[in-house]
Amino acid sequence: MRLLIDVGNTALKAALCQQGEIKPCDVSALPWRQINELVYACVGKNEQLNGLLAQASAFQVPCFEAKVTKQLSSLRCAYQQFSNLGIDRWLGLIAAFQLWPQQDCIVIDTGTATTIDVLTAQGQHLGGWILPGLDLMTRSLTQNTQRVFDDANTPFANELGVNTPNGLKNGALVATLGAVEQAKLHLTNKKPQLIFAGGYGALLKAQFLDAIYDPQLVMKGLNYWYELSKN
Ligand SMILES: CC(C)(COP(=O)(O)O)[C@@H](O)C(=O)NCCC(=O)O
Ligand SMILES: [K+]
Repeated sequence: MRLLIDVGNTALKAALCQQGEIKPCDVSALPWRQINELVYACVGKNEQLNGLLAQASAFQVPCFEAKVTKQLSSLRCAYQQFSNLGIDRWLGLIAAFQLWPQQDCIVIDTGTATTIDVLTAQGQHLGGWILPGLDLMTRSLTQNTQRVFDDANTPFANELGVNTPNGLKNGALVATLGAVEQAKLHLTNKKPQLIFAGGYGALLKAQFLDAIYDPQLVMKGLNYWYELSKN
């Protein structure tokens, strides 16, 4: 059994992979005796991760950290300084490349930040953007203005705002949707596969026809990274 760990800036996510099946798991009750290896990706410092790595060594479980490379199989990174690309973005690209081969894809991962990455059918990462996540956008305004306030019960909607919480939340949503539309302009194919992941992935996916929401996208990418890198 393989333990997969994805450490973002907000949350540590864990999953167990067995016969190719990836299932989210709770790190407080891990079946260490059945775990053969621990594969992890880390964009932020995380004490919890250090604890897990210590437990892994106590159980003699080998640990492997995913890193961005210039190329992996025929997937090529857009960044000259490829090590500066967020590993979660690279893993999302690896998953898209493996799951939607020979297709133009746009990968949108909505976590602390929202990242948007454009991938051609030939496996060339064209680059992308980093936006504040939806909560970061709304919090940055409520915390830095006198009169803009939020309301936890107000949903994000793709509509004009007719009160302050509407204007705030819908503004964050449409700004993010607009960035996805802009990303499409960088592909000749006008119907790329849109793939959403992360905290607000389902909400964003619902705004587009034929889009995919895969909450395990980064975990799948982490697993593919290990499979492709170990050979
Ligand atoms: C943009 C990110 C913080 C997103 O991470 P997350 O929202 O998952 O915490 C992460 O991809 C990152 O640290 N990127 C490094 C800069 C770059 O990708 O160019
Ligand atoms: K993330």
